[in-house]
Parts: sequence; structure tokens; C-alpha cells
Amino acid sequence: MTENNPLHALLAACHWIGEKGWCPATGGNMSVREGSEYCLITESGKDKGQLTENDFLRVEIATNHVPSGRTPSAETGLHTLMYNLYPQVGAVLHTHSVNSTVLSRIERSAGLVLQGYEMQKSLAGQRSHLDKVIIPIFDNSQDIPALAAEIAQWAQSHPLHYGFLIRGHGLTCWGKNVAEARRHLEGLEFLFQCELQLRLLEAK
Ligand SMILES: CSC[C@@H](O)[C@@H](O)C(=O)COP(=O)(O)O
Ligand SMILES: [Zn+2]
Repeated sequence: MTENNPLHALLAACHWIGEKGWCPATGGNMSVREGSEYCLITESGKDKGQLTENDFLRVEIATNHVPSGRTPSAETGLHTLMYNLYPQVGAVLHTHSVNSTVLSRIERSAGLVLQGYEMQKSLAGQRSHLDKVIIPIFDNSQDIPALAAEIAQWAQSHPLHYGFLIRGHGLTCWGKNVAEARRHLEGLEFLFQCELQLRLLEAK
């Protein structure tokens, strides 16, 4: 994996995500920032574990315009939202793992609290298992512009870090580059699995 070529790094991340089983049946979408105006995002409907360079489309961050005229991810608006809100975001990964799907339904509140786990330190800036990491959960919607507007509204008073969950749908996470987004994805997936197992055992 080389950050000298962000698209190659993203492609490698997509193949790794496919091997992990976190994007079954064409679920998920991934993007990388290309300067201040554009990002490259997966074409809609592709198997994200089997992508090639040709499966990424250039999208204008401010308008969601696709110069090629091809069809980008149905969830492009959530990627461009993150690039618009935070200039430091360099890559966005959206996955559909079983753990993120189930946990976001079991947790009925607007946020999943992660506390007591050493692996919280896989998230940028986290220094102790004693701190609380809150991953917001937004209700799923097929109206992506409306969902993006809801998340943007939330972010005005609660700056977003690492990722958010969409209930019954999956995780959207990001980083300053592909390597950091990948680390956040792996760290969060580990934490989700721990939290789900803990809740199952404690319920017995
Ligand atoms: C397998 S259907 C999943 C889609 O509805 C969507 O949630 C998704 O993540 C993939 O959509 P895509 O348009 O391929 O980026
Ligand atoms: Zn999705």
C-alpha cells in the first residue's frame, strides 16, 4: 500500500475490506479526496472487493457533479458532506458489516458509547481506555440529501470524529488519508465486535 498514489492505496483498502467480508453483495462505498475540489468515489453497484482503477469516478465536492456522466455511489452525498465539513478529511470508507448493522439496531439511543477498551487508542487523538468515545447513530433513510442535511445539522453542535453509524445499515468512517481511514475502520470494527459480545454475555 502506498500513499504516494492515494487511489492505489484506496484500491488496496477496498480489496482488504472485501476479504474481511465487510461489504457483502455490492454494499459499501469508498472515496479519496483529490485536492480541494474533487474526490474519487466508487461507481454505484460494483462489488467493492473486486474493483479496478476504472471503477472510481471523479465527483465535484461542492456540487456532487460527475464530469464523466457515469453513476457514482448512491451515497456520494455522505462522502462529499465529510469533505465539505472537514478539509482535513482525506478518505471516507462506508461498510456494511454484520456487527455495525446489528449494534446500530440494538443501541436505540443516538450514540454508541465505547469505554474501557484499550483499542480506543486506534482512533486518532485517543490516549486512554478511560475516556468515552461516542459514535453517533443516525436513522437510516433512502433520501441521502435529507440524511446528509441531518448529519450536517448535528455536526454544527457535535463535531464529528472517526465515524458515524447509520441504523441497520452500516458504518461511515474517515481519516486524514487512506491509511488512517483504514486504521479507524479496523479499530471501530474491533470495538463493535467487543461491545456486541459483551452485551450478549451480560444479557444472559
Ligand atoms: C446492497 S444495497 C446497498 C446500497 O443501497 C448502499 O447502501 C451501498 O452501500 C452501496 O451503494 P452503491 O451505490 O453501490 O455505493
Ligand atoms: Zn450503504
